[in-house]
Amino acid sequence: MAATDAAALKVDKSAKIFVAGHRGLVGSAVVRCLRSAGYTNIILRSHSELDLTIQSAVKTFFSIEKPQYVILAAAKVGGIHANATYPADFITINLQIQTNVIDSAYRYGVKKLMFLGSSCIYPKNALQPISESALLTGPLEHTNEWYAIAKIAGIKMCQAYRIQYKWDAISAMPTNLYGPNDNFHPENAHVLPALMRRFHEAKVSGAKEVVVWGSGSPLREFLHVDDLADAVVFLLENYSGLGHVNVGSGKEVSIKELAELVKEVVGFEGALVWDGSKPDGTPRKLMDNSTLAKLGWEPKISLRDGVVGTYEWYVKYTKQQ
Ligand SMILES: NC(=O)C1=CN([C@@H]2O[C@H](COP(=O)(O)OP(=O)(O)OC[C@H]3O[C@@H](n4cnc5c(N)ncnc54)[C@H](OP(=O)(O)O)[C@@H]3O)[C@@H](O)[C@H]2O)C=CC1
Ligand SMILES: C[C@H]1O[C@H](OP(=O)(O)OP(=O)(O)OC[C@H]2O[C@@H](n3cnc4c(=O)[nH]c(N)nc43)[C@H](O)[C@@H]2O)[C@@H](O)[C@@H](O)C1=O
Repeated sequence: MAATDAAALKVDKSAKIFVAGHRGLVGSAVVRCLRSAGYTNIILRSHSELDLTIQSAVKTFFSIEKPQYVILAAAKVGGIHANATYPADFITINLQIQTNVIDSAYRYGVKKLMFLGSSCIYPKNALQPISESALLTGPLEHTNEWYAIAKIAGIKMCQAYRIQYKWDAISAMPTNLYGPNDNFHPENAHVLPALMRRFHEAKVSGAKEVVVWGSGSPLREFLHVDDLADAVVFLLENYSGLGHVNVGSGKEVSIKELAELVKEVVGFEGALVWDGSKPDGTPRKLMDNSTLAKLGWEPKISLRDGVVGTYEWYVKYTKQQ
């Protein structure tokens, strides 16, 4: 099917859409976005209601509910420390979830599925900005290679089902995300929520300094999760193709610049202390987002505005103060 075949791609607003992982950062934003776009028949299951690593439970769910569309935002996710510390969990849980959901979605008549990967699928030293064609052209960053291998398997599984069964499975590769409902765990979270919490707690306790990991020199591209969710719905409605599609902001900052920004937004006035014993990870990870731009989508939320909004959300909704 051509990406421009608008009639074939049309998604009925009353179509039954299963958003897997709806309590997480991405899933919750996708549900907000679908609702505001007028979708009325969204089905949701929490982890405790449906463990997606259990094949029989997933099969039963799909056989009874028969959703027409699936957005797969359930996964084992974490920052550099979590990825490096729990490699068995990251490879096994992700392979289980995605294999169960993709296979059952196909077998029980889902019309279209969107799989979410991550920019860490690309080689550590990929040419920047990283185009979709860089996949499998070089060695991965070691701190997250197990997670990346699982995500690469997910992309390949979608492609294999497309080729063999002519089934509409597509994949989006988001860059580093942040926003409401993020994971603010001190060690296992990604850098932006981890620093937001650390600066906030230091401001509240009157601490003089805050420790930040690594050298501060790695470059990262950050995208607000509401922009990502908008792109997910856009791709659901406008794209059907074999290739995975990068989703980023196109703007990169160093971890040092990010730390300074979050510090300023939170209002912490003490010093930053860099812990060089912690890993830097990939030196640079800016994606080439021209495939999505050519389809007609672009991000709207600046990093500063996004950080301000996320901090307002953090102060209002979290109890770690
Ligand atoms: N956050 C980021 O920076 C990025 C995320 N992505 C991708 O986006 C997707 C979503 O990530 P994100 O929203 O950040 O992750 P979160 O950890 O915020 O959310 C993941 C969700 O999946 C659920 N889940 C985990 N395991 C299971 C399970 N066995 N059965 C059912 N549900 C389960 C979680 O429920 P519970 O919490 O109850 O376990 C949670 O609701 C992932 O595929 C990730 O790779 C891609 C690039 C960057
Ligand atoms: C989305 C992406 O997320 C992960 O890759 P990552 O981009 O390296 O993610 P990160 O957010 O954890 O770190 C970014 C940088 O920031 C530095 N850093 C400073 N201080 C803290 C800190 O306090 N916490 C964390 N986590 N990092 C910190 C840290 O040392 C590193 O240099 C992968 O899991 C990968 O699988 C993936 O997909």
